[in-house]
Amino acid sequence: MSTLRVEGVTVRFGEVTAVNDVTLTVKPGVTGLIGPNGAGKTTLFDVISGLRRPSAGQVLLDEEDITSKGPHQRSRMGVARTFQRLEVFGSLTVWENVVVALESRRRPAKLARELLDRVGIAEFADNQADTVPTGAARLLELARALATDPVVLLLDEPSSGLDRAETDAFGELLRQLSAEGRSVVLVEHDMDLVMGYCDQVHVLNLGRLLVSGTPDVVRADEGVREAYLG
Ligand SMILES: Nc1ncnc2c1ncn2[C@@H]1O[C@H](COP(=O)(O)OP(=O)(O)OP(=O)(O)O)[C@@H](O)[C@H]1O
Repeated sequence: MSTLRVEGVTVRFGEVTAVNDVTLTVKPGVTGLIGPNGAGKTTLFDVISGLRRPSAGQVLLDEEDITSKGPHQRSRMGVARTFQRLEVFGSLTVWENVVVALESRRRPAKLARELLDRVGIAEFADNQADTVPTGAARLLELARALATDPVVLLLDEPSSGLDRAETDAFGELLRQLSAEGRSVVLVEHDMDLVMGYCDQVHVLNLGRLLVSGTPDVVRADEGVREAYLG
């Protein structure tokens, strides 16, 4: 089981401080990273996955400082990520997309079918990826991330495009993934998903960490209500 820690992370874009001295620990389980628009969630994901160097602070994976490692190195260490904007290969089939991800890790192509079953999109296996519904394309991103057998899984808005029943099935899948010892972190606007399935929630507002705690603690927090109401 892996523990990810962000320590004193600050990201500045000129005059804008997108992430302001954030320290938090992601333990095994399902973790929600929430906050109003512009709170710094995606920027913090960029820092954790290695796409952006912080202006200050560190990222630690199991006590190892990985701040200077690039995205590919982190991915090889087991940090996988999906994006808000879809990143699948549109001209390949759904099945081929997963095979490419498996082969990049020298894992057998025969696992692709199993992964598609697992995320619930086996019916689209032979369809060209850019023709499937958005919800299925997001699940394909998840299957591609799982193909790398990650220890930390960062999911950016994974439930958009899913209906209520699909979102609940997705929540159950998140629980299974965490039961396997993976740390799952989601940036998510669907509060039913966050409050229903996360073990721990971190709330960002204007780049700062407002509160960390269980869904009940976060729900009851006055500062969180104010941040969301305006
Ligand atoms: N590349 C960039 N250059 C300049 N400013 C940026 C850049 N990326 C983000 N920002 C700013 O940093 C702040 C945090 O943005 P970020 O996208 O991380 O927030 P977010 O919480 O993910 O928002 P949303 O929920 O809308 O996706 C915002 O004020 C945004 O305008």
